[in-house]
Amino acid sequence: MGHPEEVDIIVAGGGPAGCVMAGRLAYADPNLKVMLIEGGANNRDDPWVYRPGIYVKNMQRDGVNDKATFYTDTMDSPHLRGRRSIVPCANILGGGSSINFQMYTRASASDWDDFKSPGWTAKDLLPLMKRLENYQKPTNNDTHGYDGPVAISNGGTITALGQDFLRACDAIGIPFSDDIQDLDTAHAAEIWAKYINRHTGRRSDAATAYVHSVMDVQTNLYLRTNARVSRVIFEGNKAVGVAYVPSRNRAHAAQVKETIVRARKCVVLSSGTLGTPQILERSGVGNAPMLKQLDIKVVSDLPGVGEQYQDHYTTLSIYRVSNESPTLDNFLRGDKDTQKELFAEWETSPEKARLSSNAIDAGFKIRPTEEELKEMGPEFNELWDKYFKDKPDKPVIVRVDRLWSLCRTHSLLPPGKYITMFQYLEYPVSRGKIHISSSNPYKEPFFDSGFMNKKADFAPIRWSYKKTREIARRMDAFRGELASHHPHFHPASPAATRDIDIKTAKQMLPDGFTVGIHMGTWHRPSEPYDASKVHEDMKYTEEDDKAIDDWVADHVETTWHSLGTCAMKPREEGGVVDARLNVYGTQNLKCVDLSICPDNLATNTYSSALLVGEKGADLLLEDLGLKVRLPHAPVPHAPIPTGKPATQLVR
Ligand SMILES: Cc1cc2nc3c(=O)[nH]c(=O)nc-3n(C[C@H](O)[C@H](O)[C@H](O)COP(=O)(O)OP(=O)(O)OC[C@H]3O[C@@H](n4cnc5c(N)ncnc54)[C@H](O)[C@@H]3O)c2cc1C
Repeated sequence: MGHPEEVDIIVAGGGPAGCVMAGRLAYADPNLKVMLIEGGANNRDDPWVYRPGIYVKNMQRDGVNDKATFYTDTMDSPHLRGRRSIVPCANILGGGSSINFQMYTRASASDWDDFKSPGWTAKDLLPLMKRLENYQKPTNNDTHGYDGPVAISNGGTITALGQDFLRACDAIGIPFSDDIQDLDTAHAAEIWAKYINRHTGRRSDAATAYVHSVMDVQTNLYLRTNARVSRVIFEGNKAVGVAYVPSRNRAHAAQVKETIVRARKCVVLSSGTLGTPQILERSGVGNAPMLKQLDIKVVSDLPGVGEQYQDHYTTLSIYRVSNESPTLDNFLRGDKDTQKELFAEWETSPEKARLSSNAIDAGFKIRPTEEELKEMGPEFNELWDKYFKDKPDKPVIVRVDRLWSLCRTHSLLPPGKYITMFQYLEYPVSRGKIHISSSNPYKEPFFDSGFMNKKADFAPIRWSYKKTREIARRMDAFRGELASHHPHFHPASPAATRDIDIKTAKQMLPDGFTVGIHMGTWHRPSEPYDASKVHEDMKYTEEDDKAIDDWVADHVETTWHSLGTCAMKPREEGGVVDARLNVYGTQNLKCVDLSICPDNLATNTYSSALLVGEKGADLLLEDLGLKVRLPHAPVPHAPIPTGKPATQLVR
């Protein structure tokens, strides 16, 4: 059966927020016709999506069924020492939730309060946070939910390295907690939960939870994939439909060939922080002078569209660990025996398999001490006084350890086992922007990530790098720093990185002729490491700090936590949507995804995207005189096991 040419609601973009919107609306009323249009492919039953441990493969740019779109800075950045940053965004049904690292984190309560929008305080949103969760860990607070469609657990395996990390955190004053996602804790470490169903071992992506579940039991949700929404169709300022094009322009002599679908009640844009502003601009909603230059008819003059782009900034530092450590390096390197073993394990008992984990076992949220603040310079201290001081629930840095090295590719790494310290800055003050360069939906936009364009962002990253080094050195498994993935300190500096010790190297390559050659500068041969003797922190000179800052400029990356380009704030302050997510100056048009965040959130952002979707669904259903139907449709592949009850059943 073909798709209808007219429906009630069109949702453009099938990321987490779009899936929640489409699924909740369609399930609320089987008479409501809802169409979800997604630029990427369908994720249903894709084994590269649902097996959690292989998510890095989905970031490969192989040209066939790419699951991400890669945005590269249009200009060299003077703040990154002439580099251009790259920000990959999801391009598949489920959006980021189909390819992300599956780390479960939630924003601090004050983050939502700081939106300063009626209906959006943490207190207002708490019932929705609970409604979306199927929390499968024990807990001692009342902020989690147990009957929702999105499963959260520790995954199949927690390794000894995670515990090693937590003990080392404690040694430098970061206490252990059993739940730092309680919306309040900002200085503690924990075993990090994951968007993985502990009963099936599968990833909890938003399409399976909200869309496939509804399509399995109802017929009023229409899904169109591999279709890119080019623009919203307006009659006057009222949105009455959308035009979309094939996601690749291989037909029609590369001309733009649009298909039009009409929407009787509302058009919802959920194409993500980098997708939604482009659709708005192509539709005539944005900065009027810029649109006129591109010959686009102006529907609503909103100069804020595409501005105030935000992310979290990460730097990855890689540490060697003992040969006995349970890392996944050989699996990722392509060692055939290891791959065979891990894939076989998944086939027989996915719920316990090593691949039913993201190999990210533990992490922390931290705030600096008074002493540490003194070393962080006037720019950051000014920000601290304004932004953090009176909000004790706001962490400055979140960090996790990963049981393998995450760099560009394993083929560039020496043999051995690694962990990656992956720390990210939660509230950068730097801002970027994205704008279309043409009305043609296939043309690359102008993109400026804005990374590090404010000096205040350097000090907290420098501080967090030092912290993670102190933790690594105190881990029993620690065997040195992979010098190529650390700042280039002067070789004579006491802070200079120290790579693998010769004893461990010999164990790793017993027949290697060159192990132990001492050439002075390539690496500093060292005695075997002994974490029990590490009691003092390293000292850094001004020159060392400069080396760290240069390294940050050279290597700081996206955390794929894009937000903020269609902010929910007053129109006269550059806002794009109001508190009901309606686009200013238009009718029947809402934006529902992370582009609406007026300020940053201290979290890996999947939970926030789901929450924005849940809130958007409530608002639109209210406009239509309807209500969310609970519980949501049964999630495919998420059976409640017979025998042992799931956490939600015992509560
Ligand atoms: C590699 C990666 C790792 C991440 N790791 C984590 C993690 O571990 N934990 C966590 O909490 N968060 C993580 N995130 C972030 C999280 O996944 C995102 O914040 C979240 O997916 C954002 O949801 P969204 O609905 O706003 O938009 P998106 O997820 O960006 O979805 C937008 C959707 O719209 C589609 N689209 C875009 N343009 C168009 C168009 N013109 N027409 C039709 N469709 C269009 C895209 O294909 C995409 O599917 C990660 C993200 C990525 C990419």
